[in-house]
Amino acid sequence: MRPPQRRGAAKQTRLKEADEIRFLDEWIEAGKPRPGTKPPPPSKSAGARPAPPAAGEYPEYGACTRFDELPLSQKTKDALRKENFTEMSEIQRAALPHALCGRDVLGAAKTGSGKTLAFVIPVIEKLYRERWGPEDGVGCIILSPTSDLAGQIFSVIKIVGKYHSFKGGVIVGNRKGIEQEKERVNSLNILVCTPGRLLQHFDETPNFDCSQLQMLVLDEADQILDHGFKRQVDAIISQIPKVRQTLLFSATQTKSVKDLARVSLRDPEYISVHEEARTATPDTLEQYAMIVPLEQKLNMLWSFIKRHLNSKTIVFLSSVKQVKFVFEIFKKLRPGIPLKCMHGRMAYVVQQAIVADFNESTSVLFSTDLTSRGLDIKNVDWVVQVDCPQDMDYYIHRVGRTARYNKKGKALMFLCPEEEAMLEKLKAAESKIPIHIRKPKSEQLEQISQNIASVLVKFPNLQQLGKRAFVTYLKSVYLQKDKKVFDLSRFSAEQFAAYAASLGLPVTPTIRFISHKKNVSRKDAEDIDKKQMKSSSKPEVIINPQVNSDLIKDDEDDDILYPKKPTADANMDDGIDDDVLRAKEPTTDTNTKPDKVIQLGKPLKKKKLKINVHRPMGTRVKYDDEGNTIPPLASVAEELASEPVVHKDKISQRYAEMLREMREHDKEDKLEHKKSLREKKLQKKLKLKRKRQEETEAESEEDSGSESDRGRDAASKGKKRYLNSDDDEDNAVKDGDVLAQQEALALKLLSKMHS
Ligand SMILES: Nc1ncnc2c1ncn2[C@@H]1O[C@H](COP(=O)(O)OP(=O)(O)OP(=O)(O)O)[C@@H](O)[C@H]1O
Repeated sequence: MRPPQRRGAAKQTRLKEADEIRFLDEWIEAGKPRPGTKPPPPSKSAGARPAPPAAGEYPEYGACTRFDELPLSQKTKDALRKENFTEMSEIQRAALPHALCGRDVLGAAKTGSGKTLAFVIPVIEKLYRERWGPEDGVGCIILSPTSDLAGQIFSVIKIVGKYHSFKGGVIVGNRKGIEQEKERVNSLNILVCTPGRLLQHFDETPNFDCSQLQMLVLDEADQILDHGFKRQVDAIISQIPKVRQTLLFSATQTKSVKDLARVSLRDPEYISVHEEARTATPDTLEQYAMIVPLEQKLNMLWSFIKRHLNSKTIVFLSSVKQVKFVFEIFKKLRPGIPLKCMHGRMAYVVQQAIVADFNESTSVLFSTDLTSRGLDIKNVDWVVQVDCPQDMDYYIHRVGRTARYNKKGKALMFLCPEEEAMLEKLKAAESKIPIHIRKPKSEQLEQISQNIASVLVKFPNLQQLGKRAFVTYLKSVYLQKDKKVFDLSRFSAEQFAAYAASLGLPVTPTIRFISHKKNVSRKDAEDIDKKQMKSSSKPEVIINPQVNSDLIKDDEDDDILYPKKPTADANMDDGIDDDVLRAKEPTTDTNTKPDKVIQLGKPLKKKKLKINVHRPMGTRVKYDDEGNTIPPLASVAEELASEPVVHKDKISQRYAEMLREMREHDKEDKLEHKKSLREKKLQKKLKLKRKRQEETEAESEEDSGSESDRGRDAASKGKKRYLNSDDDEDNAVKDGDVLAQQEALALKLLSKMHS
C-alpha cells in the first residue's frame, strides 16, 4: 500500500496537470495564428527570456522565437531547456504554432534545419493535452523511410518526452522479435516505424488497434509518398481514422497534389521556409565538384582521405558491393584514420552501433544512400560523393549530412567526364546550388591500383568482391533513369578495362550488353563486334528484353537492382551477376530489335551445364563452344559441311561393289549348303546299305555253321574284334578295304546323279 501522503501527492499532480491542460487549451485557441500566416522576422528584442503569461492572459504565439514562449506543457519545456534547445529554428517558428493548434502541415526546409523537433513537440503535446495513457493504445504513428532514421526520431521523442509518461516504440523491418512486438504494440502510444513493418502488424497482429489515432506524421514525406512505398502507404492510410491531424516534413518536398490527396490532408498549411532563400542547401556548406575519370576515382578517394586524416568524412558509393569492397581494401591499405562502413544489408543493431560510434569519433564512413536522408551525425566535416547522385534531391540530402544546424561543412563530388550533364543541372540558376569546380592536382594523386592488386592476390575473396563491385557499379549506372547523365554507351571498352584494373582486378569481368542476335553464329557475331569496335571507338549496346524486364523488377533490400536469372533457360546458370551485364534501354517494348553490340573485356565464361536426368537412355547430348546443346544431327552436318562436294558416282560404285560381293557370298553359301546335304544323304544310304549287307551275310552263315559265328560276332562287335587277334586283324583289314571301296563307289555314283 502506498503511504497516504504519496497518494495525496499523486492527486495533487493530477489536479495540477488538469489545470495546466485547461490553461493550455484556452491559450492555444485564443492565441493561435491565422491560417496561412508566416511568422515575421525576429525582432531585435527577441532572445530575452519572457515572463510567463499571467492568469487569464493568452498571448499570441504565432510570432515568438523561443520555445518557452509557446503554449507548451511544463514537462516539455523542462526537457527542451535541459537539452539547451531555447531558440527556435526557422522551420520550428513557422510550423509549431500551426501544428500546436491542430492544423495539418506540409513543411519543407533545408537539411539540418531542425524539422524533427517541429513535429515531435506537437505529437507529445497533443497526447499530453488529450491525457493519453498506456491503456488508450496507439495515439500517434510516425512513418520513416529507414530503420536508422526511425531510431533517430525515437531518440528525439525520448529527449522531449523525458518527463512525460507515454510509451513509445520503434517498429522497423530489419529487426528481429516481431512476436514480442505483437504482444506489446497495442500498449504503445507513439509508434515510430517503417511502412512495411507497420503494415505487417496491421496484417498479422491480432486486435492491432489504431482506431483512436490522433496524429499521423511522415518524415521524408517525398520519399515515403514515392513509388517505392506506395502500396504500403495506401494500405496503411486505408486502415487508420480519417479524422486526425497529419504532418508531412522533408527537405525536398513533394509538390504532387495527387500524392498529397492520398494522405487526405485537411486545409494544410504549406510551410516552405527556404523558398525565398538564395540556395537550396545550407548557407554554411561549401560545395565542390571534380571531374575524375572512372579509372582514377579510387586513387582520388585514397589521396583525399590521406590528406584529410583529421576530418570526419562520409563517402557515398552507389552499391553495397562497392561499399564493402572499398572499405575492405582501404582497411587493408591502412590510410591512418579509422574506417567504418554502413549499408542496408546490415542488422538494425549493427547499424545503430556504427552510427553511435561514428557520432563520437573522427573517422571515415563508407556508405550507400541508406544514410543520405535524415541521419543527424555530429560534426561531419566532409561529404564525398564518389559516385554521382541519381538526381538533385539525392545530391541535396547527401550533402546535407554536413553543415547541419548552422555548423560549417564541405562537400566534394567526383564526376566522370561522361557525367558532366549533372554538373550543368546543379549549376543551373533554378537549382540554387552554389557548386564550384575544383581541378584535380595530379601531383597529389597517389596511384594505388598496384597496391590493391597485391591485396587481391593475398585475399582471393576480395577479388570476387571486386569483380562484383565492378559489375554492380555499371548496373547502377545503367539502371538510372536520367539518361542525359547516366549513359554507359558514352564509355569505351578501354575505359571499363582501365576501371577494372584500378580495382586491382587481373582481368576485366566480362560484361556483355547483351547476347548476340538469334540465328547469328558465334563467329559472325564476333565479326560484327570487331567491325563495330573498329568503326567507332564508342561501345554500342544490344538489348535483351527478357533480361531487361528482370532487371527492372528486381530486388528489395539492396540499393541497386540486380537481375534475376532468365527462367526460359532453366538448365543454364547464366552467371549474370559476375560476368554478364545486359543492358536496358528506357523502353518496355519487348519487341525492340537489338541494334547495337558491345563486347567488353575477356571472352565469355562457358556456361555451367546441368545434367538432364530425364533425358532418354542412350541419347547423347552434344554441346557447342558456349555450352549450348546442339541437336544430334547437327554435329554430323558440321562434319559434312567441311567437305563441300558429295561424290554421287563413288557412292553408287560402292553400292554396286557391295551388291556383287553379297551375291558371291550368297552363291558360296548355297553351294556349301548343298554339299552338306549331299553328304548327309550319302551317309544315310551307306548306313542302310551296310545294314542290308550284314543281314544277307548273317543269313548265309546260318546256312553254313562254325566260323560264321565268329564273323557275325565280329560284325556285331566292330573294331574290338579287329584289335584282339592277328588273324582276325587280317580279315578285318580285308573287310575294311572292301567297305571303303564300296563307299567310294557309292559317293561317285551319287555325285554323278546330282550333278
Ligand atoms: N532549436 C534548436 N536549437 C539547437 N539545435 C537544434 C534546434 N533544432 C534542431 N537542432 C539540432 O539540429 C540538428 C538537425 O536537426 P534535424 O535532424 O531535426 O534536422 P532536419 O531538418 O530534420 O534535417 P534533415 O533534412 O537532414 O533530416 C540536430 O542535431 C538537432 O539537435
